[in-house]
Amino acid sequence: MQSSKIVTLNDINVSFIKNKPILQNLNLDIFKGESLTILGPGGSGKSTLLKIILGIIVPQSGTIHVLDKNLQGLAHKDRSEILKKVGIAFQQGALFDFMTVRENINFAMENMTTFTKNEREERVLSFLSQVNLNHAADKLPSELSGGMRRRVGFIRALVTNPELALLDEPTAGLDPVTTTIVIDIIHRIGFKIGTTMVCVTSNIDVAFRFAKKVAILKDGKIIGIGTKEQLLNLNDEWITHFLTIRENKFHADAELENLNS
Ligand SMILES: Nc1ncnc2c1ncn2[C@@H]1O[C@H](COP(=O)(O)OP(=O)(O)OP(=O)(O)O)[C@@H](O)[C@H]1O
Repeated sequence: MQSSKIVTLNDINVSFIKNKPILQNLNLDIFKGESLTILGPGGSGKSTLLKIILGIIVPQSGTIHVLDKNLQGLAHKDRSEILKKVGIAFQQGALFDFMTVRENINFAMENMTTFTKNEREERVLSFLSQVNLNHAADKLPSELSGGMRRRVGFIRALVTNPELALLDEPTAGLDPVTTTIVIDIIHRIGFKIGTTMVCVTSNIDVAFRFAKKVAILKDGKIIGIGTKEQLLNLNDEWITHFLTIRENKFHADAELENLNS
């Protein structure tokens, strides 16, 4: 049985400059409860796609349904209500520098939920403990490492129990070990609260570690969607090259080493 859709993008076209399309005839369905990665090289339109789902960018044409509502037909107030059910973690955590960790997380709940003050306080501590950051509640973001700030950013995105979480390059700039830890933490919390999770990244390892289902974005078009095996089975030259590029590099490096030895 097909599960219900939480986001439907239909025939979306976006361009910032005439005759220079950023998203082209883009169609995408995101299903309730799934994890999906949107993978593409830098400049392929990943962040623009997230901003379309959030209504931050209005496309020249096409329709956007989020949580069963046509975003374009909604009054500002009704759109805000929908977006309260969406958790967002942008690159670098995007925390308010002048607020402590506790205040940053509480701020999201104050604005997006009806949790009582006591519930909010409890949630701040329980979510922070899930990412081993209880000790950081009263610190400012500037006192945290990059990985810690990122974890706080995820907590802030997920503490409101969103139906949909959008994560923009969640591990950019982190080392491989921290990357693995951060993705596992996101999964653990997201799975617990049953959130549909969408991650955009240009990193192939991150893409498939985050989700089995990956949509490949190239020049503003989704050119393939599925598991790694399904994507490779499309026999699309560009996709195959893109997904195996590091393996090719690995072989090239090995050959180079042989030549040098
Ligand atoms: N507000 C804007 N005005 C003009 N051009 C824009 C705007 N936003 C994005 N672009 C351009 O649209 C293209 C896609 O940008 P976008 O940020 O969506 O790509 P991306 O895949 O997220 O890139 P990256 O992985 O490097 O973050 C880029 O060429 C970018 O310069």
